[in-house]
Amino acid sequence: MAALPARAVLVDIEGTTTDVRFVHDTLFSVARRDMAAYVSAHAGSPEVEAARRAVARERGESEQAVSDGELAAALLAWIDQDRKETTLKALQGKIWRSAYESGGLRSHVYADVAPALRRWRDLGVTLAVFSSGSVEAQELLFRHTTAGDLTGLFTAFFDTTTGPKREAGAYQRIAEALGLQPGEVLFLSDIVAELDAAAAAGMRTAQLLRPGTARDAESRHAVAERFDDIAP
Ligand SMILES: CSCCC(=O)C(=O)COP(=O)(O)O
Ligand SMILES: [Mg+2]
Repeated sequence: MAALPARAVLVDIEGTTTDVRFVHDTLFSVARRDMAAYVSAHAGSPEVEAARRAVARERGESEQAVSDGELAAALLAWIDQDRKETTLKALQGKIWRSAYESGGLRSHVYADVAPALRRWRDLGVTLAVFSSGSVEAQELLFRHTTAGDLTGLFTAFFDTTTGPKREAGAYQRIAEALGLQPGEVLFLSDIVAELDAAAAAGMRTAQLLRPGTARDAESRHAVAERFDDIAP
């Protein structure tokens, strides 16, 4: 870890703050269950039409050729492939809102996360999130955790509208948005390719080895099993 303390910690969600199984088994299941109904009830909305354009573009067809049923089926296939497509992520956020707000859904956050975030915040460290999930989905997840509302701990939320997580440019833009040099930001993620991109932008990095994440012998990033093992 570098000698000077980091001024900001940027956290990934799936596999870092939150169990991968919660995202795949619970959140993605809700999205699968409700996608077709959402698409037909909100056809014409900016989010549904953006997804229709993305599906049509991929198929080399016009948007008019993609019916609501075909759109929903294509989006379900993207969920199964774990595609981090921005328009799919925006729709998932919309679908999850009602599951959280009227379906009683509560999100998983590892027990070490909230105490560490509070400790770092009290030391003056800026906290931010960078996930493939939309900003709406991120805020919902941290508002409705089993440990209570954690949204107030974070200064900023970033999604793939800032750039793909495996490209250095996204991390440069995030540092700029935080008003910091990349070297003043510590990025925490379970995915080595994301950490490589952050390091290429000049950020400090550490890989979370949560249950189910294997250590990569090729990786040169610092590793930690829990947030308690990290000193920003
Ligand atoms: C923001 S909650 C949903 C997470 C999600 O949809 C996802 O794809 C997880 O991506 P991450 O970048 O957090 O690994
Ligand atoms: Mg992750």
